[in-house]
Amino acid sequence: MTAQLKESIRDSKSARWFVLITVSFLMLTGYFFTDIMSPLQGMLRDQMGWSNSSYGTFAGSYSVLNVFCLMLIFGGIILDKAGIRFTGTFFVGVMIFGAFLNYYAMTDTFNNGGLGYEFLNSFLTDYKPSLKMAMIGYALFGVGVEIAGITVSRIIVKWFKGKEMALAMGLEMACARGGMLIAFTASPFMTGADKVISRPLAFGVILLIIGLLAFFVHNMMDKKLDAEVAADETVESSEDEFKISDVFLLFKNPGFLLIAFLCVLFYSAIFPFTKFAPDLMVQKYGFAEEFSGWIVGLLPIGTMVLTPVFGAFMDKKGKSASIMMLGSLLLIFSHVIFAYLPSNTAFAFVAMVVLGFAFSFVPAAMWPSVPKIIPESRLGSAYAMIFMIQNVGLMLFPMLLGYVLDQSNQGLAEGASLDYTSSMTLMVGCGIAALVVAFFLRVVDKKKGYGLDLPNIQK
Ligand SMILES: C[C@H](NC(=O)[C@@H](N)CCCCN)C(=O)O
Repeated sequence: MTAQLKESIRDSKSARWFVLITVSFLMLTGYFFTDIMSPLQGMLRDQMGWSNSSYGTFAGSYSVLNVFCLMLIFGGIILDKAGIRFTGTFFVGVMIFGAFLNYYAMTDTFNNGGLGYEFLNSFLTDYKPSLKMAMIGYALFGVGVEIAGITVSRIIVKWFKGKEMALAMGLEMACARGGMLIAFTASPFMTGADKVISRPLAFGVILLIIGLLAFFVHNMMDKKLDAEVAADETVESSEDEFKISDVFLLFKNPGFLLIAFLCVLFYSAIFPFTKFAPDLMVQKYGFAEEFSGWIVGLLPIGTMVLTPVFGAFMDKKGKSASIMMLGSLLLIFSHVIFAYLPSNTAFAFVAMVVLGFAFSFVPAAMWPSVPKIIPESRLGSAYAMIFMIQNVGLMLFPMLLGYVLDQSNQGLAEGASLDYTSSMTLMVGCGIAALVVAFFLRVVDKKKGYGLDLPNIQK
């Protein structure tokens, strides 16, 4: 049963916004590392001998453990059973360990025969040991950062439910996008004049450790809140006993299924795209490698401003279901420009800005809609299931994009630019499917009365 806490630390504005700062910073560090390699695709091709398919396989490895080992389901269950502090701390640790292996894969130490090199060189010899080691690291990192993300969503609900929840989620996402922005813009420069790929990764690992320290600060606040709740006998527990069968109940809920489908389709046209976007800027629009990250950086810059603004709008005015449709429409518009319009700099700017609007509308509307569909006691598992379904797309689409890119550019003359039309057509397809699902979500919302179009703030 949902508890209405009175006069607790979460009723102190400064306390709950301070908690938000700590967890948002953690997510910034996680998103920074997620995209740290994205602007380095060209360097990975030249220095490490990674093909576009290899690069896509690396990018997709982020989700391999999440999908095949059902890590996000376990993460959600652990979160519901063991609580926020344990789950967050443990999986941030996993994230740091994975990031370290990813860094190690790029070092001379490893590539000159360091620990694990011979073993990784002894099978599947078409794939470089650096690729295999980076994939192991990135897969572990993916488990850690995704479960940390689920935990953070749960933390925000715990502190902000019935208050400025969409605004808080919007601000947290804005910080996370700040991490993406730093990755796109700074990562190529961090490699230095001698273009050492491992340098930005080392910085990323250090930043993650600082993120863990920020999470420890959150833990102290969380402990205080739990102590207050335990001491307040008038407050009913918000933690109904978790049952594994609850996970199956989620699949009987049409609202949940539609949100999960929208999530996988929409995000498959965003995160996998950002992995290739800096190279698209170089190949299609002729930008210099260092500058390409700045164009792609327009995407997180736009979302950093717009996500909290739209979040605040939906807190007060609602309209989330309609806004998810609008966001999906803008997604299609943007990818059509990238896929089919001529390689004009102005088009690249416009498409990126439009994508920024799409990438602000849908997340700002979608994540705060989940608690309207699912009871709080099942939220950890619900976010976990949504993230897991989303991870299928995050795994397959980078692989597909890289594969299609290699296939559609076979026999390319030396020095000629890669043609991204076929790869981007995949992204347009995702956008169209997302729009159809968003439409059905709105229909089901009207029928079932979830209240997705109603304001989030309870008067
Ligand atoms: C909140 C939401 N997060 C996710 O969708 C994560 N499952 C994916 C994180 C990928 C990190 N680059 C979001 O960022 O909108």
